[in-house]
Amino acid sequence: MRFFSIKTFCKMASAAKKPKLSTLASVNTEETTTDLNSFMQKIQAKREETAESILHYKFNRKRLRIISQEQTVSDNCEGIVYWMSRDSRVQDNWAFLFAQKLALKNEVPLHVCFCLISKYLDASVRQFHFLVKGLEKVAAECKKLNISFHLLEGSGAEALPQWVADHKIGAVVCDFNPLRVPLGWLEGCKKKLKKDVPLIQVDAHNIVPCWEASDKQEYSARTIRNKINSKLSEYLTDFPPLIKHPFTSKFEPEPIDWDEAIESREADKSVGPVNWARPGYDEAMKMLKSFIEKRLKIFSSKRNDPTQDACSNLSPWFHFGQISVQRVALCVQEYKTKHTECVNAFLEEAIVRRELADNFCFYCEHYDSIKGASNWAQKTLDDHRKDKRTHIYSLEQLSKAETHDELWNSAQLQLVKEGKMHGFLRMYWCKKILEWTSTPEDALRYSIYLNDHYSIDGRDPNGYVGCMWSTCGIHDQGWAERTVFGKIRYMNYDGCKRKFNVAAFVARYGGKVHKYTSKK
Ligand SMILES: Cc1cc2nc3c(=O)[nH]c(=O)nc-3n(C[C@H](O)[C@H](O)[C@H](O)COP(=O)(O)OP(=O)(O)OC[C@H]3O[C@@H](n4cnc5c(N)ncnc54)[C@H](O)[C@@H]3O)c2cc1C
Repeated sequence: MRFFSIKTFCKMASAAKKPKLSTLASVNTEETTTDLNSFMQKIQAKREETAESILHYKFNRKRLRIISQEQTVSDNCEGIVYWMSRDSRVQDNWAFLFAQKLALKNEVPLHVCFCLISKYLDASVRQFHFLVKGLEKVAAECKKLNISFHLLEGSGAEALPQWVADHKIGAVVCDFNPLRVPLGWLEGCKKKLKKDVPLIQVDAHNIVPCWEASDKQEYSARTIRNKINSKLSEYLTDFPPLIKHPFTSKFEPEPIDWDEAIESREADKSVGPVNWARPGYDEAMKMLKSFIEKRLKIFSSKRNDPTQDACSNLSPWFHFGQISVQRVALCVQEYKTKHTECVNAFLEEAIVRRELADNFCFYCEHYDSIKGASNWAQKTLDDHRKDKRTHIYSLEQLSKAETHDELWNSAQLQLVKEGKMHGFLRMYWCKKILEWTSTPEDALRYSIYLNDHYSIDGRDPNGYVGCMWSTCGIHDQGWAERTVFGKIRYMNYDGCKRKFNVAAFVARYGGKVHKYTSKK
């Protein structure tokens, strides 16, 4: 593989010619940009209709949980900080809004801190680029709103407590992430923060806060659906605006070199940014607008066909919280009368399925391990542990798309080149990894690695649940027993041929049939 600097990548990404075929890279949001501003202005008007500011809005306190012992903000504090992590956006962010509410009430400046770590799981430069360039836009927007943005080096547990003490901050408001590493930062921050500083977590990612949707690990979409849908009238509400903050910070934030912030990460530079998905709220809005105008109407009938352009393609921005799913749901549901089936199908995916994934990761500590599977699934995989595999591939062979199956290889190439694989093929791709590796443990490890390393939306509860669903039947039921899979649901090439034009997909991504050589 060739190695490029970030700057070269950015240039390459913007200079790349658009292919004629409807690949992800050709998802065209350009033609809608002329009236993008009016689309965004209408949304801002709705916020302003909802309330003048968060101070004039009854914040639903079920969206938050107080992590610290301390519950009150000290009278002589000099600011409030929003510790931004999973939700890197300014508007439509309940955590940011709650932080502003505290700052307005206490008549103090409002700050945002993002704590950037040098390495995160299997993330490559592709994901750090998307994150950091998105943050650059957040910082610019904050500046306009008289809110200081600080980029701290190190995790929230390492960098934040001292910064809070140094600047006499009265409260830390953070967003919510059910995954192990960010929960560790939260725990570390709680331990190191001064005892008189409240630490408050707000679920700014889910529409129904994860702890309100259910107090236990749910069995499947069937068991959580009604719990979520019955609470939407309470939580699927409009947002008030985050306003220009009236209290100015007494100190300036440290200047930030954004390119250097990307360059200095310990991340694979050979996996760089992609052309079709550019970071930031404005880019997310373009994608949303193009979805509503062009793709929503075919979402229910065509979303499982990888040769069609029917999906929202919003998952990169959802993952980094650069757009709020709640905002997207509000916009999409305006089309309920016109495209009822499509709107319902989209809300099922974006709300029920997505929030089910957060539920799983929040309540199951083994969310990325076979140990997290149900007993029946663990038993059936064990019963078939010694079954003869027709092919066994190494991680390297999989990574390079060198299997005997040109459809699988094409899906892998889509992932590597475009940073996102079509949702239907993600299932096929992952199930074949189970079929073609020595153990279910290897299969799960490889699929999570590949998904986390190449996919912009990887390292997400949806990704862990997707891999667990495919490999060990999470949120699924037992099926007719067969070799290797046992009772885990099986998928095959012929099934794909019945669903869509496999040859067209293969032609598009150029996956070749590779001669099988076992490299166990
Ligand atoms: C093996 C495997 C790995 C996956 N890895 C990821 C991942 O890393 N990140 C990720 O966001 N999704 C992942 N998914 C779930 C799903 O495939 C993607 O969310 C979807 O393809 C994203 O494309 P989109 O935004 O165009 O989705 P759309 O079809 O437009 O759906 C809108 C949104 O609904 C949510 N959604 C859709 N399908 C699912 C689902 N099955 N489970 C949970 N939420 C869903 C997503 O937030 C998505 O952005 C994975 C699924 C599998 C089977």
